[in-house]
Amino acid sequence: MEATATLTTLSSSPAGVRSSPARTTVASLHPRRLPDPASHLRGAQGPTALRALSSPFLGFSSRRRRSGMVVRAEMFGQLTTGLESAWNKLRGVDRLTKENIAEPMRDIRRALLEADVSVPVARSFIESVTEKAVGTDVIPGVQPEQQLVKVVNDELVQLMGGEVSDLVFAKTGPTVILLAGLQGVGKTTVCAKLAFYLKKMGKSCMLVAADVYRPAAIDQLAILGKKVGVPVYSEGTEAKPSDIAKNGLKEAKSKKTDVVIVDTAGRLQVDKAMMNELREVKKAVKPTEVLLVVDAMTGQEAAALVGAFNGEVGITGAILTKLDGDSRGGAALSIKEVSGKPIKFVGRGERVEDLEPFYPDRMAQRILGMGDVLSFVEQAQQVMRQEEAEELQKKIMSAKFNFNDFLKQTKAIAQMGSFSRIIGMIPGMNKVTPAQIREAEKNVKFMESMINVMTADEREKPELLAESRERRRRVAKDSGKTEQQVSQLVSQLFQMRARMQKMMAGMQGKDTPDMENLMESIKSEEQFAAGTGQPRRKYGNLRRRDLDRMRGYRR
Ligand SMILES: Nc1nc2c(ncn2[C@@H]2O[C@H](COP(=O)(O)OP(=O)(O)OP(=O)(O)O)[C@@H](O)[C@H]2O)c(=O)[nH]1
Repeated sequence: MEATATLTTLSSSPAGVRSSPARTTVASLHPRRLPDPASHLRGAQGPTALRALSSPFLGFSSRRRRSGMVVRAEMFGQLTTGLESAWNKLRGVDRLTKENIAEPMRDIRRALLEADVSVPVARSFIESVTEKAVGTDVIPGVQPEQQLVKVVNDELVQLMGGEVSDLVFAKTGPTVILLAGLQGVGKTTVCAKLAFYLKKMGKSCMLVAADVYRPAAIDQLAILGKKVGVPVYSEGTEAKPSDIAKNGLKEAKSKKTDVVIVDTAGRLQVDKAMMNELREVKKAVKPTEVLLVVDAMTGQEAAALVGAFNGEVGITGAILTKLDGDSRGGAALSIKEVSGKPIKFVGRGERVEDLEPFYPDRMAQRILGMGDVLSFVEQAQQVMRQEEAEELQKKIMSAKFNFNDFLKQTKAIAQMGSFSRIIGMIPGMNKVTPAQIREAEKNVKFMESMINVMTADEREKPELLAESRERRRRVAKDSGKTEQQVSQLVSQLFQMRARMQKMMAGMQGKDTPDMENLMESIKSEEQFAAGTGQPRRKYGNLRRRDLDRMRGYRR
């Protein structure tokens, strides 16, 4: 058996009971095999889900043996191998620290440089991965090396531009795509590939042969045009490229063609004449897209070239060809970072159908070859968020809600507006508006400053503050707030506890809670705590009623 990971199964375990570890393969971590996160809210599998995810080290090497599960892009083979050695160095650590990731980071840096990524790009990549990895919260059930895989993946996606960069089409008249590039990079082939791609999208196309220096290029375009079934406009080798382009566009307009693709001359190197000619063609047809075709085999040079062309003529993006070759991937990784321009398409072969939009996320996954680990970490993050929310809800209900929870919750509000989700989980209380969430977010800093100066004991047991004026005074002094504001914060916490308990009692049929009033008072307390309004009542000290409740004299 290929068992490489141990995972405590939960599906058959009663909530809260850990079943005996069952050996399973990494395949078990496929999202479909993970507990449905929403089931926590329905109380099905409950908080055991995360424990279920607590697997020891997942043997990354196993993926190689499992056929069909991981598609490794050969082009990135070396880079992938270099990264693997980084993960392997983290075996057995409990969390990612600056110290323990130093060595793996060196491996990643080396792997990037070997893939022909430029030194500055590799350096800034390492810096941001280090920063994010060290600051990452430990997710129960997820191994530190898996978390690092996720961080590296996310940073790779960002490095390559984040989002897919779609072709832009003209609002009226034909869309003009001007293609430029050095000789032999695959520009003429790209003309046909693009036409084929656009035809599949239902757009009519015309190719314009403006490469007048190489007669064979015109013939090649004519043949390719015929192959993909699109007309090719040409005036031979005597006319000026800018005139050919202008006339071609006129013809396309008269035929109501959707897209005109202009093939321009390639040179052996960037020269003044080439740039001038491109500028002229650009001026003549005002293209919607100016795409520079670059060869992936040229690595970081391709990235520098995109930058240079952009500086000289202004381009909208790049098309990276020959990704099927044995290039090392440096171009794909560096173009956006070096030039600021996105890769819009990649060519993966000589056939007209071998062109596809560039998806940074898919490319990153190809590089890492770890789609399974990534979706596992994402699922675990999701489960953790759900569990935290559920845990917090329980605390509120059981009147154990303390300042630590309060702080955690207010921070969560700032991050994701989860207050609405918690409230939303309670029947009849799903009316939190985005404006209320924004208001709550504004309060975070204000409350945090007071909670931050409380002692660990005070945070755990808000009663200490409720009973001691001295403590409240100290918190006020240390946080730069008034004693009254501290009292109000303490009072607010107890009011919240009491209301939740009352509501729970109501839900159990002892009383009928007034949901509207509850929402109103929570809202006004939030405003009040932000120091934006007048206090509703005068508090020299906490109210008797709150103290009684806290001590259990009142319900
Ligand atoms: N393997 C592979 N070969 C490609 C790809 N794109 C183009 N080629 C090949 O690269 C060679 C050059 O392609 P062309 O389209 O003629 O290049 P060009 O940039 O138009 O060249 P010039 O007209 O000389 O400027 C041809 O043999 C193509 O078949 C690709 O994505 N993968």
